[in-house]
Amino acid sequence: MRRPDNDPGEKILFVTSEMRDFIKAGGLGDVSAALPRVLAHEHDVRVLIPGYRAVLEAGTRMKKVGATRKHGELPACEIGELETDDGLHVLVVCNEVLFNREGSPYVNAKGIGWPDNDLRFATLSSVAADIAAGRAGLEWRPDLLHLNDWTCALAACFLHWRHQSTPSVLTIHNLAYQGIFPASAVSRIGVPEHAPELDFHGQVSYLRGGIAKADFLITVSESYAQQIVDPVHGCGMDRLLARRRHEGRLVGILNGIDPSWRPQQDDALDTPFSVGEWERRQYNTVALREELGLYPVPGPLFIFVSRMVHQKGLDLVYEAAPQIIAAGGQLAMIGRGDPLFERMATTLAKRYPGRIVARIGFEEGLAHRMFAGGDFLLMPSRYEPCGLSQMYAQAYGCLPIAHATGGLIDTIEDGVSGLLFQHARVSDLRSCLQRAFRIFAEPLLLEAMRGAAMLERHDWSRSGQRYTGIYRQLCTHEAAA
Ligand SMILES: Nc1ncnc2c1ncn2[C@@H]1O[C@H](COP(=O)(O)OP(=O)(O)O[C@H]2O[C@H](CO)[C@@H](O)[C@H](O)[C@H]2O)[C@@H](O)[C@H]1O
Repeated sequence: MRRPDNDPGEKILFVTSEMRDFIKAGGLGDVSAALPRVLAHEHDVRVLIPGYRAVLEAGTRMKKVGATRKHGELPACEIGELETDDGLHVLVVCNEVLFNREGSPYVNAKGIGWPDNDLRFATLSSVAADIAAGRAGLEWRPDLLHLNDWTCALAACFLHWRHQSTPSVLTIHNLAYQGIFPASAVSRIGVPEHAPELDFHGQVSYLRGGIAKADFLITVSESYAQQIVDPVHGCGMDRLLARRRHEGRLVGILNGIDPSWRPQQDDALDTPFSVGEWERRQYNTVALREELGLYPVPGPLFIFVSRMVHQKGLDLVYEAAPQIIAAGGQLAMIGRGDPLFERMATTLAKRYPGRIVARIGFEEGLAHRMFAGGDFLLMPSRYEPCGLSQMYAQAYGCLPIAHATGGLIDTIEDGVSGLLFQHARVSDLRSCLQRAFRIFAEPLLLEAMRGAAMLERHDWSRSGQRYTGIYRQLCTHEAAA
């Protein structure tokens, strides 16, 4: 990690509930792996993550560096520290009962939220505030907390309730996940009896608490930052968000993608390729068809790589799939999530063997090969705070077909680096599919668009600088206060 020689920069604690190095459920895992590494060029960054089994078993030696006390029903925790191969410091909140269990960070094997999620993520948040207060026995104390999503948003409230002055930034990766629990949770997590900042229609919302109390809010694209102050996309929090935006405390900063997404150098591919090496790219399409058991046909291969949840619009793909097949195309899907959407995908695959395939599961390597071999990525998301899959697809010359919403507007130029449709409804998707088939039939146009997509620069450098600017502003202000 490069830093100025004498100046380690502001000390930033980056708090997250997933990180691709250890465990990933979606886009937050990618961002939590990439952004701290970019920020470490300018700042002294530590990541704070729960000690899930996958973290404890990661094989990296962890040493115990601190501990926190019990708060209400929030249990005492040990703090471990480990260092990734490239030198990033990761602090781990260790508590056997809360975190050392098999499976996803958020849900059990049936896809239902862990029943003690209120305690688990209040504990993560409380430990972050303890570290900020210098009460965790660490030799290191952050100048600023960078929180991500509802799972640690409550840290901003703990700072407020405990009269701590450490500034906090909250990045909202997805406003629809709000950390909502019955009002009775308040007595379990040791917060003041009167905590109006958490109140959400008679229940408590950890995300709402963070939105109300963090010093600065960031969401992951400018278009989404504009959309969420509107009742249609505000998930019931639009008025509070509008107020924070009016105060100048809510901005959009587009996510980037990390340099491991390079088709010229990707261990998951048998045939790496660069812009213009379309024959080499075609080998990837042939190999992907073989790997997935799809017939070798001359038509385009559409892919869908996503969590299978309502947000991502798989039901629109389900409706439009017969049109893809009738026109000579094929469809490959990978994802997991809501059983309803998983069933839609498997039903299609059964109906069109050899033409449609569905993989239910999470396979990072296969996702890379799908971007490298697919012709078009389907992304009919109802809303999309930023979206990473479309940027990965572009980097691999697979053209995204997406609903014009949120970060998809900010990253896809219609007719140049992908295709956009205006409304998340099947008629709009169908028209866009017709455009895709026409483009596929014109190799020169297809190659020009592939080239344009691959040359899009979605790296983290500009966005990282904007985060740095915000950190400096908040830390300077705090130092002057
Ligand atoms: N079964 C599977 N196998 C392999 N890989 C899979 C997979 N299912 C999904 N992925 C991968 O997981 C990631 C998903 O990231 P997205 O940003 O597209 O969505 P997500 O909704 O999780 O993230 C939320 O947070 C991110 C980060 O801020 C925002 O970009 C986004 O809009 C917001 O909804 C991508 O890397 C995708 O390729």
